[in-house]
Amino acid sequence: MAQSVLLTGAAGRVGTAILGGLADDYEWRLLDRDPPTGDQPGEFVVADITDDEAVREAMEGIDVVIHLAGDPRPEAPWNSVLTNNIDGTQTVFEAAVDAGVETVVFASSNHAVGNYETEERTPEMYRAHDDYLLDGTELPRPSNLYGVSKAAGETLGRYYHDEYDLSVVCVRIGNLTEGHPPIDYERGQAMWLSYRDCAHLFDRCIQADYDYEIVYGISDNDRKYYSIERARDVLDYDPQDNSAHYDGDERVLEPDA
Ligand SMILES: NC(=O)C1=CN([C@@H]2O[C@H](COP(=O)(O)OP(=O)(O)OC[C@H]3O[C@@H](n4cnc5c(N)ncnc54)[C@H](O)[C@@H]3O)[C@@H](O)[C@H]2O)C=CC1
Ligand SMILES: O=C1O[C@H](COP(=O)(O)O)[C@@H](O)[C@H](O)[C@H]1O
Repeated sequence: MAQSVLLTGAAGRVGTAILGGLADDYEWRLLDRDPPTGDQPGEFVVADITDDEAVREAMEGIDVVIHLAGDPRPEAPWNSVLTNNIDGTQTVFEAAVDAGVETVVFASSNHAVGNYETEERTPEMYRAHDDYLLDGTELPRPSNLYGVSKAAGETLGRYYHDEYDLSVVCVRIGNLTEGHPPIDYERGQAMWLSYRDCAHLFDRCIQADYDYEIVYGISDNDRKYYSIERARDVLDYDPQDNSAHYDGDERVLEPDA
């Protein structure tokens, strides 16, 4: 029988990319505070992740949680990230443990480590010839309060793994953009995550065995300053896309070129 997966923040961009690739592969329960706009591949729960009772109900019978819901804005104010990203994430982890969920996949962000991009290192570190690489073992260095909230989510995951043996992977997602890498934006090209690589990466997060992991969620970009080796080793992540294969919005090289 297919695994049952609860996807929070299902109505957003990352949720759309995941469901675009994996709609038929799992028993989905989708949760978002915004109601669905079209047909959905499973039951849709309209709820806020800070609503403890609703989250506990949504967790019943679930094997894996992909937790995306939250305020994704790098400029989000403290009151919003405190409520949606920190309190909401704690509610999700606590309910997952109490419901006997095996695995939680947490959507972290490049902004949890954004302040490694110092004036001295940039823009060179965004370029293919530069060998500066973050690999997920470094401490957080958030670039804004949103990044602080993502570092807090990673730490909540560490706690719920160590204390309750929950399998947890935190995916520091780069820049998810549909169809082609960001244009005229070197940083975004270095951390591009294509929609199909996004679906494949989260599929591997559902399937793989691990204890507690932090991985980077980007495509196999020539320019990368985030290592994807841990995601390859632990999750068997095998991305197909590379921002260097594009000229603006046009693909100029095939995936295996
Ligand atoms: N899109 C990207 O490139 C990146 C996204 N992320 C993270 O991935 C996750 C998803 O991001 P996107 O899909 O881009 O954002 P989005 O704004 O498109 O989707 C987020 C969804 O979560 C829902 N939501 C927000 N707060 C909620 C709450 N309190 N209760 C229930 N639902 C709530 C919203 O209604 C929305 O549908 C976020 O946690 C974000 O921080 C991290 C790095 C990069
Ligand atoms: O965490 C996130 O990161 C991406 C990329 O950051 P940016 O500063 O280069 O735009 C951002 O687009 C997304 O909204 C955010 O959730």
